[in-house]
Amino acid sequence: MFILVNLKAYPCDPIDVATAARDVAEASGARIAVSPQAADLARVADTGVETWAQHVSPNAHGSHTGSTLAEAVADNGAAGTLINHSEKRLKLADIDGSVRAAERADLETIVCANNPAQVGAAAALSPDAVAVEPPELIGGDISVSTADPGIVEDAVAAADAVDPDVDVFCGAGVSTGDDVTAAGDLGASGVLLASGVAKADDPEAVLEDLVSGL
Ligand SMILES: O=C[C@H](O)COP(=O)(O)O
Repeated sequence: MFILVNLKAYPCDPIDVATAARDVAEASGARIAVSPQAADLARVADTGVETWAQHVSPNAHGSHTGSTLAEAVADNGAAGTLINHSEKRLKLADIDGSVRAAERADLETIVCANNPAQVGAAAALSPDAVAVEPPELIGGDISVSTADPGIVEDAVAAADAVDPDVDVFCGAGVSTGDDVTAAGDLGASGVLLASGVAKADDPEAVLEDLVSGL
């Protein structure tokens, strides 16, 4: 199971979380990555933790003010990128463009989706993975794997029907090792989480619990 911690725009110290994630990954052998704000990518990558961007733009080099170039993200230490999110919604054509931009920069890709139908559409664009996240459960205390296990199973089936090579992650409310185990039992290859770590008083303790069942 891959554990990807999205720091969103939370007021946590990205280096503290990155250092904790690096240490827990090294001690446990689990794959853990941190996705900070774009401006923090290089500093986070310098800790040695696997680092992901939260977004890349669909465009290449050129006259595109305000864009987040996939090439720049890669040059600043990112190994992969999230694309689309309930909090950063893109049009289908732009999701396609961002996946292609990430491929050009050798970035791994996870496209987020709100439901199994969107998972199927995203899988058709051949990212490395899709992540199903019910918007109403994001930032809450109840894990998607407990509150709505059927949506994870349906997302796995939807992706498999379109492209069996596309992995499925789940997210929303994930904060414990039991949540990670439950997600794996439902067919997920990883979890995408944010508030459980970014808002924790002791992120390292939460991360240790998250990998405890792996
Ligand atoms: O990108 C992460 C997801 O939106 C999940 O957020 P959450 O763990 O705070 O529910």
